[in-house]
Amino acid sequence: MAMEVDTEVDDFVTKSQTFVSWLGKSGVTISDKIQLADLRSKGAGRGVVAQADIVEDELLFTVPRTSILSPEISSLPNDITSGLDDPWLALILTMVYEHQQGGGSKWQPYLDILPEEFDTLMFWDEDVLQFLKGSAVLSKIGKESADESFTTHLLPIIRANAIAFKDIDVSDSELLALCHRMASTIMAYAFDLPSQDGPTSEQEDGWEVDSNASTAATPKGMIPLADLLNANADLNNAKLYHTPDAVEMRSIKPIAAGDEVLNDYGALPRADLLRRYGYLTDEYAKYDVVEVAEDLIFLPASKTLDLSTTALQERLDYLEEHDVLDTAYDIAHCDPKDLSTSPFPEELTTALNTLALSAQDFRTLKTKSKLTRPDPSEKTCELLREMLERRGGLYLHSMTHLDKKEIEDIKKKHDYLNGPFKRRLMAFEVLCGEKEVLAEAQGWVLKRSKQWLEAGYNKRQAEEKAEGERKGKKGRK
Ligand SMILES: C[S@@+](CC[C@H](N)C(=O)[O-])C[C@H]1O[C@@H](n2cnc3c(N)ncnc32)[C@H](O)[C@@H]1O
Repeated sequence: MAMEVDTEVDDFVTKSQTFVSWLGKSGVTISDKIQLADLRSKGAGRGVVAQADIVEDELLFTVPRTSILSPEISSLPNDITSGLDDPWLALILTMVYEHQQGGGSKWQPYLDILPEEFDTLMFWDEDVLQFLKGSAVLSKIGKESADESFTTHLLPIIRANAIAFKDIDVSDSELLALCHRMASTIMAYAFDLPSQDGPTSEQEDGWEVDSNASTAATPKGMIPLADLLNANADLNNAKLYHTPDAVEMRSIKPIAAGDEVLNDYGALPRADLLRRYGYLTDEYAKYDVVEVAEDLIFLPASKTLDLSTTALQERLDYLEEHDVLDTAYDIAHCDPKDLSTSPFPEELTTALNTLALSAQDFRTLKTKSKLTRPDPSEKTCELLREMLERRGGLYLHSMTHLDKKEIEDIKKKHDYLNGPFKRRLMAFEVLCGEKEVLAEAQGWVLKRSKQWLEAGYNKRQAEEKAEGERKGKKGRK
């Protein structure tokens, strides 16, 4: 596998070439139909590109298990990591250790191509983060808790094992910064590793890592080359499979020569993509959501409905018993003209429908131990409308949003990929996406409310007609 070089040789290219020859020496076998590519011109760093047409289920490369950078394979003595039962912390410590070994680390050419700087939210200054005001992602960055966790669990181990960590001669804050760098690398690059117990009987040939099965306790490792695949929403065309001794990257659909080989990072809203990976593409816009916290929902709804605190609590307890309550709910994209696809999760509409019931109807529901249907009632539509209004008010710039063309023009004008406004523009896109979700949900509620009004009108008309006919019959007698 040669590195595709179409620019003058620079440090980036030299490191890529050294990495590719290291892969060969490390037992990584690579199809000659793919190549590591320099994708800096499109703001995507390194990536893997097809050099020839690839059919479905073709083996693209194999990485032996011994080349995976993990606490298990690293030469970091086991007794140093044994006290850490969190796989993330164990891998961060292992990465710091291997980084400290310099040329003595068997992964040095690999470590050399990993990023030192990130566009992930963890590294944004407070004043730039403010451009995301209103998005729930701001509460998920977790810088303080990471600082505390590294300071409590990792720094003492590194200090206590000075020889193993090559007498690391830096201040605590520099060491903390190194831990953050490794943590962010892991967040964007690491894979879940299957347990060494092997695949279950019906999965003999190798098993795929099910990202949905990932938990905080799942062992993690850095898989050279596999982690150089970029991703673009559902355009993924390759997938990683584990066998007892190696991992294999295989195509999952035909890939034409010249196309990028893409992995799957998940159906992430752009706010989360920015938080974990530090980049955006339009293809992820369809996954954007607006998260609404419970405190914007139930208490304000009870006020609109004139429910007493006791009545509200009784209904929330009932909903809790039936597993309907959550601390926050995601509103998703919808077609405001099509009422068959609701932007609201069923749990939310069920909960609001329950709050909106009369005391008598709630008692009946409770006696039957049932839940209401998730289709929002007329009253619930009003509650949803008010909730959306409150949620929209949390954003930086009220509810207005720009259309796609205006965003494209701003991106062009400000050199989106390299300019100083890159992060602000990304924040801007995230907020525009979330506001679009809100605007669609508002349109949907409006249409549903109109439908209720029409249904009420038609019902009244029918009742009046029936009444008229009844009176007419009486008069004729
Ligand atoms: C697993 S790494 C992929 C390899 C990476 N491009 C590199 O040069 O090291 C994930 C990172 O690649 C970048 N990336 C992945 N997919 C991308 C895309 N479609 N567009 C731009 N950047 C992308 C992001 O910086 C992300 O954090």
